Amino acid sequence: MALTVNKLMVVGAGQMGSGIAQVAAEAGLKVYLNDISEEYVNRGIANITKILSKNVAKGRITEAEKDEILARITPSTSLSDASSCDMAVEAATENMEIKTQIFKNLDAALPTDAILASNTSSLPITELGAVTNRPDRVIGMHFMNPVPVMKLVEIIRGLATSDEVYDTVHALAERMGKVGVLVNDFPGFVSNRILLPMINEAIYCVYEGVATPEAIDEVMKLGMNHPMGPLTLADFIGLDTCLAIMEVLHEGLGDSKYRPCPLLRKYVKAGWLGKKTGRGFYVYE
Ligand SMILES: CC(=O)CC(=O)SCCNC(=O)CCNC(=O)[C@H](O)C(C)(C)COP(=O)(O)OP(=O)(O)OC[C@H]1O[C@@H](n2cnc3c(N)ncnc32)[C@H](O)[C@@H]1OP(=O)(O)O
Ligand SMILES: NC(=O)C1=CN([C@@H]2O[C@H](COP(=O)(O)OP(=O)(O)OC[C@H]3O[C@@H](n4cnc5c(N)ncnc54)[C@H](OP(=O)(O)O)[C@@H]3O)[C@@H](O)[C@H]2O)C=CC1
Repeated sequence: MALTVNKLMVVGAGQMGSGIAQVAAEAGLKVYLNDISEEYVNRGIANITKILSKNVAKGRITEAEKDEILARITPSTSLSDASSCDMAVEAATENMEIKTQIFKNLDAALPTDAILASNTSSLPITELGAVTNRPDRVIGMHFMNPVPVMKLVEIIRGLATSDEVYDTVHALAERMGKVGVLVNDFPGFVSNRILLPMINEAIYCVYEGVATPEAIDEVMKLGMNHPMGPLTLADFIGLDTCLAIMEVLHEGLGDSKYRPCPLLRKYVKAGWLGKKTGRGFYVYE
């Protein structure tokens, strides 16, 4: 049976965390948006405000509704704020050490029956569950970018995830206007097991001089009707996140077909992380 979630903590106020906080607040939940520093939380809230203001300008919501949504979001820089929450969704950097530490801290802070979800793109939910004292209440809730626009939430059951937790997260996704799709806990799940090798192959095409980034993107947009070419999409996701996902696929599935392209590694080492740093395969103003 599904439980009702009223108060949610979102950990990580980057592009995904701020999107998740927005759709949760739009669905009527009270939300703590948490990050390491106040500056990052404020940046996340500024992004949400910008998108809501656009929705006001488009006549989709009123100024008063915008204010009500924003009033449901409370900034947080302390995980102890989770003590009053029914659930937390972790959306911090795609790194197992960082996520493991957050899961341990959230496990200590949340009420014992609260649900602990991760928005990870690829990392093992079962392993995250195992560092807590509540593996039955740990689950993957994988939103797509940009969160307010994309319909899918991939729901990943760990080995120990209970039916009650799955039902609750599925119902919560629906309440947020999304469609939940159940998948099992394998590296990259379904979405990124299929998407990221395509992006990596597009990067190999640049690396091997098959064509320019612009030409590769045009081929996939005009030839396959993709809304964004794979290199524009890689820049949009973040090249650090793309590399982290390829590493998980490579190590987790043990097949050389998942080896990350050396050019992807080089860009990440250079700090060219895509749109978020102003430079990736393209330059952003
Ligand atoms: C890595 C992972 O783990 C998993 C992932 O998420 S992989 C990434 C999955 N996402 C994708 O594949 C996205 C592919 N791209 C697209 O679907 C589209 O290009 C797009 C939706 C991002 C933009 O659409 P577009 O038609 O090219 O541009 P545009 O007309 O400006 O935007 C369409 C709508 O999206 C909204 N939008 C665009 N970017 C947005 C953002 N970052 N945040 C919120 N809303 C956004 C716009 O405001 C616009 O809304 P309205 O229709 O209500 O006016
Ligand atoms: N980008 C995408 O398209 C998608 C990403 N995801 C997943 O969502 C997660 C977040 O990705 P995304 O939002 O793109 O990344 P961003 O880099 O935009 O945001 C990550 C945020 O987490 C913060 N953070 C790092 N460590 C901690 C911590 N210990 N406590 C609290 N916050 C922390 C970062 O702060 P700082 O800047 O200081 O490091 C940053 O603000 C990743 O797991 C990613 O794989 C899932 C779907 C799509």
